[in-house]
Amino acid sequence: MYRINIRARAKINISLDVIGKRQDGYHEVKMIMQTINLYDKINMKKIRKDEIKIQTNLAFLPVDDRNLVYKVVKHLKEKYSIKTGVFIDLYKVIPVAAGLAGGSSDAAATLVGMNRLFNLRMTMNEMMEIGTMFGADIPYCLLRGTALSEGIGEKLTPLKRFPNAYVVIAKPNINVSTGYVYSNLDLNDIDARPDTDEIINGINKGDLHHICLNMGNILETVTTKKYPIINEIKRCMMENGAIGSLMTGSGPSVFGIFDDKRKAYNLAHKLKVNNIAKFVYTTTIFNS
Ligand SMILES: C[C@@](CO)(OP(=O)(O)O)[C@H](O)COP(=O)(O)OP(=O)(O)OC[C@H]1O[C@@H](n2ccc(N)nc2=O)[C@H](O)[C@@H]1O
Ligand SMILES: Nc1ncnc2c1ncn2[C@@H]1O[C@H](COP(=O)(O)OP(=O)(O)O)[C@@H](O)[C@H]1O
Repeated sequence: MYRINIRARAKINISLDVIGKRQDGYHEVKMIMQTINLYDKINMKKIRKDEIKIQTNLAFLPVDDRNLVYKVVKHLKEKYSIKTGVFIDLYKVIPVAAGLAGGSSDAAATLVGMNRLFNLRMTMNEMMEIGTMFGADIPYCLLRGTALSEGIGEKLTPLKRFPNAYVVIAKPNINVSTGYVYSNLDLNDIDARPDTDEIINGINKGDLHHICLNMGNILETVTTKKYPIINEIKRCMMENGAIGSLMTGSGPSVFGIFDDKRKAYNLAHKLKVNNIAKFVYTTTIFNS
């Protein structure tokens, strides 16, 4: 039986700025996105019975129409009148609701997988359009690499490749939903914004220090007030050799950028043994 294996990679936000609020409640953003080598594994195959069957290693993750993978398969089965069933084994490594776009990346990988499995001949743009219906970050998860993301996340401009670096991801033991963070953002209460243009200059020059100096995420104004642990992790990262450290997306995960492998692993070990973060993972930048 023909099987498709896909890696659904996580992203980090090198910067996140909010320009304004739209009438439908969504926010206009300006963000620099970067894919990292932390990934879920998706294995797909056709099955005879006409059903959508998802199996996952995370007991608490729904496998019905609340799962983005299910939603994408259902949509495509209807759109292309596919009468064959689909079985998906979803092996989650990316922590859920962590600001790492795990669900969005699974959805993007499912679009790519269904395209191959059923030879649907969808173009990248078509897949991005469908992706936007299910989540603002899905178009970027299809594109991958280094990109400027605008609109609500669907306007993408690919950037030059990000300099190689080690990335430590640390998720504290708290849960914050994306909707909560955006709805509690007060655009009149922002005193520092990331310098997106300077970050792009840094990327163009391949200058990791210049990039890190200008990083920023204005959603931290919402989360750090409620959860001081986020700043604690950032401080720990910087005191242990990170060139820069920031909360990714709506959080609560924090990442640290390192140019030294030993420092990255030592810091990760420190976060683990001192029980500062629940999930700690050391990885690298992914350039497509
Ligand atoms: C914050 C970011 C940064 O990359 O990522 P995460 O923290 O989710 O990884 C994104 O903007 C999140 O994108 P994504 O998680 O796909 O958002 P969606 O599922 O479409 O929306 C969840 C909720 O967030 C709010 N939302 C999302 C995107 C946006 N540009 N403005 C918003 O106000 C809306 O209230 C929406 O109901
Ligand atoms: N395949 C999936 N993997 C993870 N979460 C999913 C998935 N499908 C739906 N979800 C739901 O989406 C929400 C956000 O998930 P996720 O993409 O991991 O986080 P974030 O938006 O912070 O990057 C969670 O509440 C989760 O229940």
